[in-house]
Amino acid sequence: MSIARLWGSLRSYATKPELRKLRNIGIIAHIDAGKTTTTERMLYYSGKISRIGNVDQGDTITDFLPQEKSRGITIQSAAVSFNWQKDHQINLIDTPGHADFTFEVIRSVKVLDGCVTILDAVAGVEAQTEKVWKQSQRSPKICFINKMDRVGAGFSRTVKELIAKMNTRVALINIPLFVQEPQDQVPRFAGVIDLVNMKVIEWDPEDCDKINVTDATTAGAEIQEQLLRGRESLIETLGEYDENLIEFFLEEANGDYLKVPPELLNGSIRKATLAKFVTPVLCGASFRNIGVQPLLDAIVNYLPSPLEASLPETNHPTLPVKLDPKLGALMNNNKNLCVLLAFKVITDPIRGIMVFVRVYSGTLHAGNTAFNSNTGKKFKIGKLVIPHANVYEEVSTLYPGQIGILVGTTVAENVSTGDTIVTHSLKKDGLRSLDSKRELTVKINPIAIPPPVFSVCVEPRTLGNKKSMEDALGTLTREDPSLHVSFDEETGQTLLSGMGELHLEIAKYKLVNELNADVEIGKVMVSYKETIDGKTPEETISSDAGYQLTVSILPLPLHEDTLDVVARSIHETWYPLGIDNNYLIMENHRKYTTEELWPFQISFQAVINALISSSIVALQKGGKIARYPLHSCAVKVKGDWTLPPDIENPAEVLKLSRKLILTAISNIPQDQFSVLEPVMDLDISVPQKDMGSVIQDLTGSRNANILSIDDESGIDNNDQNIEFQKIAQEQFLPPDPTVKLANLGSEGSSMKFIKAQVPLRDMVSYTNRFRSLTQGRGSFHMNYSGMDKVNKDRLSSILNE
Ligand SMILES: Nc1nc2c(ncn2[C@@H]2O[C@H](COP(=O)(O)OP(=O)(O)OP(=O)(O)O)[C@@H](O)[C@H]2O)c(=O)[nH]1
Repeated sequence: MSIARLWGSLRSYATKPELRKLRNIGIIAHIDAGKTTTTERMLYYSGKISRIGNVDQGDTITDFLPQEKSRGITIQSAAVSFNWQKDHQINLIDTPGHADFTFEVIRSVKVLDGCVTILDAVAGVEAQTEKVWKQSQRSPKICFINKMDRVGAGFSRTVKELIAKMNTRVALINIPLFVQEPQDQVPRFAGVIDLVNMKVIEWDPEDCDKINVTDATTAGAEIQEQLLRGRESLIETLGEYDENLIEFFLEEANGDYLKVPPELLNGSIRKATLAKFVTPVLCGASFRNIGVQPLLDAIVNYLPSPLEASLPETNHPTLPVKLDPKLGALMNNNKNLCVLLAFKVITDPIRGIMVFVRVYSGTLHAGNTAFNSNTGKKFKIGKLVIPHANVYEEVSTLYPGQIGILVGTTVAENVSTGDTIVTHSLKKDGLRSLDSKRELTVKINPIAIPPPVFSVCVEPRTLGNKKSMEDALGTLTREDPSLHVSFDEETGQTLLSGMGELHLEIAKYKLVNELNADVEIGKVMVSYKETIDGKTPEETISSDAGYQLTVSILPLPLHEDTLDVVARSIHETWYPLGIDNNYLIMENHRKYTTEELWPFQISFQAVINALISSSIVALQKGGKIARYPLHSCAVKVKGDWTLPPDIENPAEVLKLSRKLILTAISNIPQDQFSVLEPVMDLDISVPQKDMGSVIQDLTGSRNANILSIDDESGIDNNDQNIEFQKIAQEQFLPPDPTVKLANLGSEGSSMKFIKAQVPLRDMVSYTNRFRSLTQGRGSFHMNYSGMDKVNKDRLSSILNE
C-alpha cells in the first residue's frame, strides 16, 4: 500500500495549531540506537499509519530514500507530523546517527524546540550521542533507553553514564520490568514500572496493541520497594528545583512519597525539564513495541511548546524578541512581522526544489512577497506544503511555530539553507510597511557548517558533459552544504569534498544515479588545507573611478570552538564565510556610521555579500605550498573604504576586492604558510584480549595519540563533573539483571574502552583492518576533532602522495 493511501484518510494539518499544544522535536542519537524504529512506532500508535514497518526490511516511513532502504541507515533527516493525547500536534524530525551526516542533525536541531535522545541500553552513552547532545544544548531533552530486550541491557548503568557524561540530573519516569519465566535462561524485559502514575505496564509480546496496566502499589513486594525508592529519588531531585513540590510533600502528603499526585509531579518535571535542571528518562524496546506510548506522553508532558522554547538568536542584539501567546516569538514588538528560517533544501523529482522552513514569528501566506535578509533580494512565495516524510500536504498558510516547505521557481532561485526570510503577516505586498533598517535586515544566526575532510576528483566523461556535471554538483551542494565543490585552475580538476567516506559514497551515488551526471570519480583522498603564520601587511586599491579599499589577512586559532574566546573588538563585525573556519572582518566605517549617512545606490548588505564572495574565492585558491585552500584565516577590511556613489552592480566590488585579497595573499612569503591535516577523535571498544594488537596498530602504524584506556566507556574523571559523579552515585537505580553479560566479549573477556586522537590520513579504510584485529567483536567511532599543522617529514610524504 502506498504511503499516500495509508495517509489519505488522516487528519489535515492545514488548520492553525494551538501553540501551547504544539511540539517541534527531533530524535537524536548515535548510529543504530533505534531512532527510526522508535519513530515508526510513534507513527503507528498515534494512528498515523496502520502497519508497522521495520528498518531491516527497508519499509519504514522516514527512511524512504533508496540508499536508506538498502543500507538500513538514515542518511537525511525526515519530518513527520502526528497527533497525541487527542489534540496535541507533534512535528518530529528523525535525524541520522552516522557522524558523516552530522550537518543534517545540526540544521534540524537549530529549528527544533526539544529533543528525544535515544540510547542503546547495551552500548550506553556512545560517542556520537555526546556530540549531538552538545550540538542541541539549547534544547530541553528527554532520554529513551531503548533495546532493553537485548541480553546485557543496562538501564541503570546507562543512566549513571548519562548523568556523569552529560552533567545532567535525571528524573526517572519509568524503570524496567523484567519477568523470569521457567523456560527462560535470562529474565525477559516485559514492560515498565511507571513511577509517576504508580502503574505496572506490560506489553503483550504477541500483540503490539495489547497492554496490561495494573496498580503498582498493590503489586509484589519487589515492585513496591522499587516504586517507593524511585519516587523518593524523583521527589528529592525535583525538590531541589521546585519548592512547591517539597512544601506539598511535607505538608499535604505528610512526607509520604506515594501520596504526591501524578499531576503535581508531572507539572514539576515539566518545569525542571524546561529549565534544563533535569532530563526525564524512560525505557523500552521499540523493536518489540514496548515503551513507546509512555514516551509519547512524555514528549507532550515535558518538552516545550514554541511558547516555552528558547528564543531565536539574531544578528541584532538590541532587537527585542519576546514570546507572544498567539504569535510565537514576537520580534521588534511588531505583530505584522513574519520571520522564518530556511534550514534545508531538497530536490523532489516532481515538485522540484523544496525549501524547509521554520516559522518563528507571524504568519506566512502562499503568494506573499518576501525578502531574503541574507541576500537582500525580494521574491514571491509560491506554494506552501507540510511534509509527512515524502508525502506533502498543500496548505495556504504556515502558522507561527510550524515547520513547512516553500515550493516554486522563485523560491528555488532565491533561498538557500540558513537564509532568513521576512514578510508581512497580513498584507500580500506589505514589505514597504516593515522597518527597513531593523526588520528587513534581521537575520537568525547562521547554521554552522562543519568542515569537509575527504575529497574525490570528479571529471566529466566527455567535454560535452561538463555543464551537466556542474549543474548536478550545484544541486548536490545546494541540498547539502556540508559537501563542497572546488576547482583547481592549474590542473583543471574539480574536487568534491565531504565529511567522510560514506558521505562521499552517497554523494557519488546521487550524482550518477539520481542526477544522471556522466562522470568519472577518483579515489577518496584526505582534504588538506594551508594556513598562514602571521598577519599580512595592508594592501590598498585606490582607483580614479572612486574606489578605495584596504585589506589584510590574519591567521585565526585553528580550532573553531576556541574562536568564541578570541578577543573581538567592538569596532568591527565578524562575518563567517561558512567554510574552512574563515571570516570576513569589517572594521566599523569611519564615516557611514548610520543608515542615514549611507551615500551609495547599492545597499550595505550587497557590498558585504560581494566581499564575502570574493574572500571565499580568494582563500579557496589556496596557499603557496600545495595550493590547498586556506583555513582559519580572516580577511580584514579597513573602515575607510569608499565606492563610486552611483554604483548599482556589486560585481565590480567583487572583482576589485578579489584581486586585492589575492595580491595580499601573493605577497606572503612561502615560509609563512603551513599545511594542515584533519585529526580525528577515535572511540574504540574492544575485548581485553584484542586490546594489545589494536593499540599496537594505532601507535605503530597510525601515529595515534592514546588519550585513555578505561574499563567503563570513558566517564571523565576531571574536576568538572565530580559533582555529577556524586549525583550519579546517589541516584536511585534498580538492579540490571542481565548487565554482567554486557561487559563480556563473546569469549568471556571484559571490554576495554580506548580514546585516541589520530590523523585522518592514517585511518583511511580502517574498518577492514579493525574488523580483522578484533574478529568483528569490537566497535569504533571516529569524529572530526580539528585541523593540525603537519611537521616537515609528514609534509614531504603528503606532497609525494
Ligand atoms: N533488539 C532490539 N533491536 C532494535 C531495537 N530498536 C531498534 N533495533 C534494531 O537496531 C537496528 C538499528 O535501528 P534503527 O531504528 O535503524 O536505528 P537508528 O538510530 O535510526 O539508525 P541510524 O538512523 O542509521 O543512525 C535495527 O536493526 C533495528 O531493528 C530494540 O528495541 N531492540
